[in-house]
Amino acid sequence: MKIIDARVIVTSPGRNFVTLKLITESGIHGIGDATLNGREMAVATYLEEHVVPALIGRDASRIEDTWQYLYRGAYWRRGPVTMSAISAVDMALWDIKAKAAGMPLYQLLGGKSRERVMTYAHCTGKDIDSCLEEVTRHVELGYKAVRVQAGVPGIRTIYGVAKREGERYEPADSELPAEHVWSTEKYLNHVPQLFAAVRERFGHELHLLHDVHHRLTPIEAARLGKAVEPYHLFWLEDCVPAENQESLRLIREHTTTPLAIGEVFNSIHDCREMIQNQWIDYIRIPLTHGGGITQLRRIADLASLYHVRTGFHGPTDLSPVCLGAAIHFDTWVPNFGIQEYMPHDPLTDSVFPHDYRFEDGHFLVGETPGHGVDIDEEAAARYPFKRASLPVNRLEDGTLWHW
Ligand SMILES: O=C(O)C(=O)C[C@H](O)[C@H](O)CO
Ligand SMILES: [Mg+2]
Repeated sequence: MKIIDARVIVTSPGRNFVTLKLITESGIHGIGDATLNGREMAVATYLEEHVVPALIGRDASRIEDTWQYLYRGAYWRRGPVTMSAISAVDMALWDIKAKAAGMPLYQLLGGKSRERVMTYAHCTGKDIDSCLEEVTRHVELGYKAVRVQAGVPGIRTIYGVAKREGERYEPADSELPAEHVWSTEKYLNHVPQLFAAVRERFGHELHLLHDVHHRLTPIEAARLGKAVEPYHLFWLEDCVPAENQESLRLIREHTTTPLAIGEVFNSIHDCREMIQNQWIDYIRIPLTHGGGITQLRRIADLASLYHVRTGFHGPTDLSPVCLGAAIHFDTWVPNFGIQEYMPHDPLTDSVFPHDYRFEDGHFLVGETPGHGVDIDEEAAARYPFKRASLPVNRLEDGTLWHW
């Protein structure tokens, strides 16, 4: 089944997305998400200039060979731009193969390991009280797991919290990077109080998660992990930047708080050491940045040997195509942990019709052949790209820090 056409669709319904559509001679098409927040046009250009021309005429059924062709054949391997492009091709090819087989993608992967997929919501607030209100709201919506992020006294703008109450949170909120100021000390002194308040109000059933967003040193992360042990979090995420995978060992040696990491990784080599040494508990590399289904299956299989579970990244800056394919993967993967869920803007959903359903804190996978998501190209054309950048972070003394 030859690929006869390929389109890179850049659209901005609510925010920027990059989608790859592959069309085969049989008329079956498949789509993949190639969105890299703040670097969308880098991926779109990589696809248009260096990938799509080489795909035309290739056999769409040869998913593994195409993956190797784009990975090994690129010479310049890995990195978020290259791997987002490969991921989109891979997602589209699996979509095509499942459609050609007349089955939903989870069947092609090996069938259901569970009836539904547990998700976690984002509960954020400018202070602890408004955060507790958000937790109440999401518990009423049926969530069994919530990520809790609150403003910190003395820090003007912080990751995860919308600038204005009730607004949707979007980190890429300006054409050029906004500059935020960060204080580790103020943050470390405040977070344990947040979780004490949540446990006090909601008891110990509810799964609680927290995203440190790469900002601590290993020993600071160890301090935080120990400080929140009484509140037994489901996970503490991205405690440290992880180019040095051994940082996780130091944290692990000090705390029983489960550790999650990986949303900025794009290769099995970014996490092999930390998985094999059991320094982490959840791996978060999403299908869109980690090489698609083909590489994430390898990562999940490696993780399963070391008691590590999946916890896919699922922000609004990964498209419904990624979320749809992820729900199929989550339905199949034996070492499933949890699926992040930030509901997309209704405008986004209007461009990406899908068959997955949210119910009582869980996703239910659809039965449509393929990954169950499509793109309405006519609607997509109505939303032109608008450059948007992620912020940068500085310490109070001006040192450029991790955002
Ligand atoms: O959803 C999360 O856990 C994030 O850390 C969100 C990221 O800041 C976001 O995807 C960056 O574009
Ligand atoms: Mg995160």
